[in-house]
Amino acid sequence: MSSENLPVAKGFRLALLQMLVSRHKQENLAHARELVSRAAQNGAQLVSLPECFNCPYGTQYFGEYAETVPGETSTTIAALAAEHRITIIGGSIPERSGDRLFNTSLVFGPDGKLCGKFRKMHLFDIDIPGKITFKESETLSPGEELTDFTTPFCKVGIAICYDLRFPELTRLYADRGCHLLVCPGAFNMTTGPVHWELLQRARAVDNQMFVATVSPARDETASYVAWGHSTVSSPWGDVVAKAGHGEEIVYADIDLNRVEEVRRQIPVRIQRRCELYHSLAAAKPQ
Ligand SMILES: NC(=O)CCC(=O)C(=O)O
Repeated sequence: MSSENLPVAKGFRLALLQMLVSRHKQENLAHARELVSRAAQNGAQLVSLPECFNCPYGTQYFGEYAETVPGETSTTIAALAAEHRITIIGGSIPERSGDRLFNTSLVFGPDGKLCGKFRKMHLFDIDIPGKITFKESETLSPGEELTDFTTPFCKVGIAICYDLRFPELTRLYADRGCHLLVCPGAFNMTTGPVHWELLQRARAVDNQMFVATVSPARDETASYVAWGHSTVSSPWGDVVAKAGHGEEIVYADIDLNRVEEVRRQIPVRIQRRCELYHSLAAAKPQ
């Protein structure tokens, strides 16, 4: 059965738009419009675009493509959310605020109003000699705030790409009552094959929540080649939907009963020994 014809289970339908991003902002916005409309027609109630969906991913592009909020991209996404009466997580865009740039995800509810704004908290600065060197902090500033929002289905937390490597962030969202983490992200051809799925399944099983990652489609001609493979992992830690590396919409019918079921069966959340961890952390090593 094609993933577009899945029956809708109890819960809601999530769509991850693994979109091919070009160098032309107008083309990207038009393409985002097409994909969102297709996902909405196929019954998606929560839709997410990938990291940097209006510009290629690369520090050389962020300044040129950056926009204020509200701006052209946010207005486009807000109108789409209202037109289809769905919630849209606008992947991320380079955001200009005063003299600083951020990697920012904007969320719009079915009324077209902004209901969340998350600025990437952990900037992607890595150096793997002969493979990949990337320094987001050359152009971007880090965000300082958590962003969760409430839908008629569940509370949803947002992280962006490299943020997934920091278990503390997802734990904070789980402790605030989120049952789903959505993480627009563009891993690469070096880290993607081993770390992309492993990290999201780890965050899902650690916190017994759904985790969804949304990548741009792979473009071998781009200066930064994205891994693709947008994925949904369940609170049990298994993969319930996964894309290849080309352009694709991934659909998942999220059954929220699964969160409570897994938490009841393996009650680690109430078995944590936080006081002990704090006193052990504070104690001097012998
Ligand atoms: N856009 C990013 O933050 C990329 C993160 C990444 O590839 C990783 O390995 O981490």
